[in-house]
Amino acid sequence: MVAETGVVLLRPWPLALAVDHALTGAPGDATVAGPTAVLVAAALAGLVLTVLLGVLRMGSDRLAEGTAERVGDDLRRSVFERAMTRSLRWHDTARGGELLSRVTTDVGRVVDGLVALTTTVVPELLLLLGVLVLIATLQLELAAVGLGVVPVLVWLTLDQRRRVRAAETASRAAAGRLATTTQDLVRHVRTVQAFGRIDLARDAFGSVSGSQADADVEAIRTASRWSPLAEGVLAVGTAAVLVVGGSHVLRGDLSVGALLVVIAYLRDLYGPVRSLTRLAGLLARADVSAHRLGDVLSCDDSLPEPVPGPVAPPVRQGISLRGVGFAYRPGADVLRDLDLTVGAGETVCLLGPSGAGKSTVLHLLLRLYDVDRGGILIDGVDVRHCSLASVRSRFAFLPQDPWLLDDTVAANVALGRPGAGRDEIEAACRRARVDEFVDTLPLGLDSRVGEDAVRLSGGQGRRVALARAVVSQAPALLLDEPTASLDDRAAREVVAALAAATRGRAALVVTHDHRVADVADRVVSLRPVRSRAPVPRPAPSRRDREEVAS
Ligand SMILES: Nc1ncnc2c1ncn2[C@@H]1O[C@H](COP(=O)(O)OP(=O)(O)OP(=O)(O)O)[C@@H](O)[C@H]1O
Repeated sequence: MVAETGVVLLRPWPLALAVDHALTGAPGDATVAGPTAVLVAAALAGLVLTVLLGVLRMGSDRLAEGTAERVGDDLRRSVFERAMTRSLRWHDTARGGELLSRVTTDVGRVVDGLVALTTTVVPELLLLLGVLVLIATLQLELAAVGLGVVPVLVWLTLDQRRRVRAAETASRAAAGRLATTTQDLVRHVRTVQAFGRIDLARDAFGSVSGSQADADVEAIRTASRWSPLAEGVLAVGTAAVLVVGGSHVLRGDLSVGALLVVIAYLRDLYGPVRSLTRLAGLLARADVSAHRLGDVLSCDDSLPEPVPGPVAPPVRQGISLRGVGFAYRPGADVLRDLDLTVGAGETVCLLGPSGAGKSTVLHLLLRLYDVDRGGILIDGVDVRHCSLASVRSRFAFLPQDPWLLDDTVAANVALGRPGAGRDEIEAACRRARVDEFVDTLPLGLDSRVGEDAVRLSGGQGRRVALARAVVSQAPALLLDEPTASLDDRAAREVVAALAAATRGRAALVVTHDHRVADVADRVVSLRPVRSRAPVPRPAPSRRDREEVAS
């Protein structure tokens, strides 16, 4: 870019040479070779400089844009990784579409800003400096006249930047809402169609799309206001130089060639000023986006863990909750003074009405959230004193809504244990009764399940997720409604599979299904914190029962 700027500064000189020494100079004036040779030399020099400039621009553009794209890639990865490790309390308040819009559009805008900064701002500033020095050496008075307009332009630019920032902030927020709504509607297209509420979806989408368009139009309007004003100011500067410079030429104290060079330099000078001020809008946009990315990157609200973190015990005695209190929102306790123990090798079934906090207990055991009061212990050691990864590695988890990758059945099962062999996957599939339907799939275990497991029934998806928990060698199992959405026969089979899957492990099974309770060693009922009504008695079971007030 420095070389490029040098060539731009040299460019007007062949013209000055031709005008002063071949066209307007006195015959024989300082030229040894004659006017024609000077003209040819000037033309050739102009040609060489132009070609050189083209090559240098190509190189610098490639380098800058390639680098900016790599920076964009790094930035995207960092934002994504940070979002993946941020606390669930943050995710509970954040919106998926908003994050998507930050990872895609905002990173793109920062990349655009970086490209503009490196390919335009830096060379243009260099050029500006070079031109200023050269004009001042040629004719100080002309330089002063030409530069008189620059302070006005600087003031206009700063004012413009402030306005563009405000408009862009509103536009990016609208884009986040649009992404969130689109993602939500597309994800639930089945429900929209089933209820015949395309009109509702259209209205919801139309409203956020319209707000986005309004915010964008306002941002464009704000950005475009600057252009005519700035052009007018620049034209005044050029006209003033022409008049003052022309009078110097008429008086004979400036050559025509020198005046042409000054005017060419002024054009070169105004070019950067013009593009710098135009870029103010683009840079303001990039700045707004950089702040939005900073929101995700800078805040450190991850769960605290000791560094280096001691490894969690191997669940030889069991896991327990001691006097646990927890609320998702301050003042709205979900669990209060909860005591619960699952011994090693014991299967405990957690029953309770909807909303009592059963899934929350599992989330706390996995340390997806930290308890507000009390503690969670593995073999008597508080999980907060162990590394997060080691705590989670002690558990295999089957969530209520198991997440299946858009990959093969085998790959989904293998997610339970990196490096699981084919025979182990097949064995886990047999124990979770996946083998009963997998043969009906076109490629058996190697069939893809589709996005959101659309090619599997709800029950089949749950069995694949159960096989994933089975293949894991974690000493403790946490199962959230393992028989939900299964028909009677499939549910009985899964219950049978559960008995095999939980053998020898500490297992906590959340369920409403009393058949699951039958395979448990102990059944615990959880009462909702605010419920004063008696808890409906669970169906009789051969196992011991206890009731805990959460
Ligand atoms: N992420 C969250 N943010 C705020 N409140 C939440 C969140 N998750 C759950 N809750 C609330 O916490 C309470 C307990 O929820 P939880 O899912 O643990 O109940 P549950 O006993 O598992 O219910 P179900 O049997 O219906 O699955 C509910 O009142 C629920 O509204």
